[in-house]
Amino acid sequence: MILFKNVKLFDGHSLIGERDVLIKNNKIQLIQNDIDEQSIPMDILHELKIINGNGKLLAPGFIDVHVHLREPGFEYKETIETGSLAAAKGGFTTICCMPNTNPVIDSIETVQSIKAKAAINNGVSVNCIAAITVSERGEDLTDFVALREAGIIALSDDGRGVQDAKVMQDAFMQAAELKIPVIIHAEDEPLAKGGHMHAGEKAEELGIKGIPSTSESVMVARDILLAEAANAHVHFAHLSAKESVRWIEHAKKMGINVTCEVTPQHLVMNDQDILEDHGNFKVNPPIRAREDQNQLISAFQSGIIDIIATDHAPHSEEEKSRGIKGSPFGMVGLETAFAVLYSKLVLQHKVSLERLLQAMTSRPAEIFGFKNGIIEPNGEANLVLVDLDKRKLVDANNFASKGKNSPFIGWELQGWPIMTIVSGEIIHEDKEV
Ligand SMILES: NC(=O)N[C@@H](CC(=O)O)C(=O)O
Ligand SMILES: [Zn+2]
Repeated sequence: MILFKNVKLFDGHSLIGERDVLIKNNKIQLIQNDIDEQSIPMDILHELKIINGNGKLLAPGFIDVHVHLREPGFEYKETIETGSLAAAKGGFTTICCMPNTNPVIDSIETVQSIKAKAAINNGVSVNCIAAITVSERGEDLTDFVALREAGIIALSDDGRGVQDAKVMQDAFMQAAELKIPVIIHAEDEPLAKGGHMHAGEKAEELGIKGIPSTSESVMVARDILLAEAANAHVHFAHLSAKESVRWIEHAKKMGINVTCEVTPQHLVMNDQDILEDHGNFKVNPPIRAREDQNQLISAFQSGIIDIIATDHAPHSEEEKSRGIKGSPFGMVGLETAFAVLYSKLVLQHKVSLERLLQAMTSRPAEIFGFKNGIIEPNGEANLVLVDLDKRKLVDANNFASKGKNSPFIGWELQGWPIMTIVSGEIIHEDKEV
């Protein structure tokens, strides 16, 4: 039993002011202006843990629909266990793992084995996203019916784009019938081929081959049209280019069933922030130009971009030490997501705190059909407590993740998750407070 006193409460939709919140038997029991400890029956009072909020923020546990847990196959980069620890540290209580593992998550056996492993960890809910095509080869569709039975929440060939429009059309048609969202990693391979960073001034300066924005935007346009024709729900992963945003805005106005996500790194950086030729700055899609960044921020604030997803993509230090040309694409993000966005967007008055929190809680829940993402009486107690005043330098040595490949190392950030609760149990607590 936990009693939060005087927390600034965000209920999933809005900031509703200072409240007391009582957690009992996995559930949110009471939300009131003032809950008197004296009102709690004597026989259970000894089990009560009182947490003085002191104006700290209490929100629904964050939800991340784009996480690379690397298991099975790449356990040297991350495991389900270390990824779940990193999630809890970042305030996430629900995560979804991408299928670009080895073997690829394209069978019910792999889904079941991931779920079984996740169940013995810290309590963070791990959901599977299964591949659209067998082994993510872009050719034959996986067994959507069986995978849905096994409990997947979406389909995606993330890590690669599905190149063949006919394959994509067939996938949208089946997914629409089964009501499974399809997450698109929008990348035209011939257009992106051989590139390592955004095709712009910075790439020229460093003498590195660029990846043009069209490699993303043409696939966004194609898949809007294919999803419209099939009446499917298409969700675009990690948007990076201003042109993609324009097409999504248009599609939404037309009433097409489109949603999308953006990562912290694409919102707070542009290619001028790539300070050195280091693998930690390499990600796919790449960090683009300042105009792209500005467009992503305004589309995020207005809701054209629906949600935040971290695209947590751990790699080993050895792999990332080979410079921008020689390293694999990907950045870690679970442990820094909130602090990065709060410091660089909310405190700089570019995005409201409410909008940021909605995009990490109720909105992803709505889009992917999770029951959580809100705080309400009798609801499951999946929560995060955030200290909005806490300042800390990002130090990868302190990450729970095996991946230390963060572009934010050394940044001084404000607003850190300090306690994460799943079903009424504290699964992470910042001992420094
Ligand atoms: N984003 C990345 O740069 N890398 C991801 C793949 C992906 O999300 O597309 C990875 O698996 O490493
Ligand atoms: Zn991707």
